[in-house]
Amino acid sequence: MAILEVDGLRKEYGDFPAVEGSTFAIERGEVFGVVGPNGAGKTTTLKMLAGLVEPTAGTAVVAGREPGSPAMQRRLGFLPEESPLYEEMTATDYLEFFADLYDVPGKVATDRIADTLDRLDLEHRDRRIGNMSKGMKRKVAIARALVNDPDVLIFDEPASGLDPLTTNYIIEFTRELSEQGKTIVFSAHNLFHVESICDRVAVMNDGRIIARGSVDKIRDEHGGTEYHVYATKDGSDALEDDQPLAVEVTYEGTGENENEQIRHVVADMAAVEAIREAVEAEGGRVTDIQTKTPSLEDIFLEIASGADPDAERNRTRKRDAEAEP
Ligand SMILES: Nc1ncnc2c1ncn2[C@@H]1O[C@H](COP(=O)(O)OP(=O)(O)OP(=O)(O)O)[C@@H](O)[C@H]1O
Repeated sequence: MAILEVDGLRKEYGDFPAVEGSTFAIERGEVFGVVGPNGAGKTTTLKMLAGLVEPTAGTAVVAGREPGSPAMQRRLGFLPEESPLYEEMTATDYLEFFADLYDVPGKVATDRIADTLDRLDLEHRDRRIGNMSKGMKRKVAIARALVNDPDVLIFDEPASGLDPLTTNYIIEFTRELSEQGKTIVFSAHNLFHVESICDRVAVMNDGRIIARGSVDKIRDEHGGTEYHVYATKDGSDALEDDQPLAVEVTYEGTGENENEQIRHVVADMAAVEAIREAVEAEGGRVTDIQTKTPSLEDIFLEIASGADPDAERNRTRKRDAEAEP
């Protein structure tokens, strides 16, 4: 059953629509990524889920409760994009202060905070927060989001602006939280991280969700895996109705050693085989076959730029359909 349900969620600032009617559901234990360029509406969406921004229209239900209600707040951990911390306090004092606000009993709070900071590998816990590095401060902010042991975590850009080592640490830590059964919604610019830990993603652009689902599903819908077949002859005539996505002449080597190669870009292994047979029937040979799987980043750039990456493939599929009796 979904632990988080969003239906037609919309936010207007004046007459500017920052989020234009988002609908999605997140299952318990899922890691759900919200990705998109600057200004896409990610933070506004997450803040509506956390009850910090009132929607103009639509509904959100988190852990069976309305965002912002005290019962929901007890089950939620929110990490804002920029988290002002109390600079004069030490990390431990600061986290104990927040645990107290959530009525976490003293001994439970002390053990939980120590355990979280151990797992986050935070050193110098008694250093004044104002004197901590950016990465250390981010770890303290993450520990604050966990102080009430919530089931649902909403992390806005958890690793933004951190060095690669700290970023990896935080991404791994997020994965561990998910393995412990927490439901995690997080936004990110770095699509590699999203791809590496998310079960599903919503891709946002200009306030709208423009793609949604598992990274594999989005990949299938927006291009899928391509096979690049390099051969000494053009075998594309063999495909007839199932045309290749592209046929190009390429060259390898230089001068007298330069070889002309025909690169056939096709969508499935059956087409690879058909090309191979056609090339060999012409007395040529296949010299290389490469598999190209687009990354979430490639797909995102195509969707967000408004290009229609499906155009070629749709044409091929349409031809297939027309060819059927
Ligand atoms: N309080 C506000 N008043 C007016 N406009 C706002 C407000 N908050 C956000 N916006 C606008 O709404 C749009 C979406 O902003 P939002 O912060 O949700 O985007 P984002 O995807 O999180 O961007 P970023 O990746 O840069 O953090 C932007 O055009 C932003 O300027």
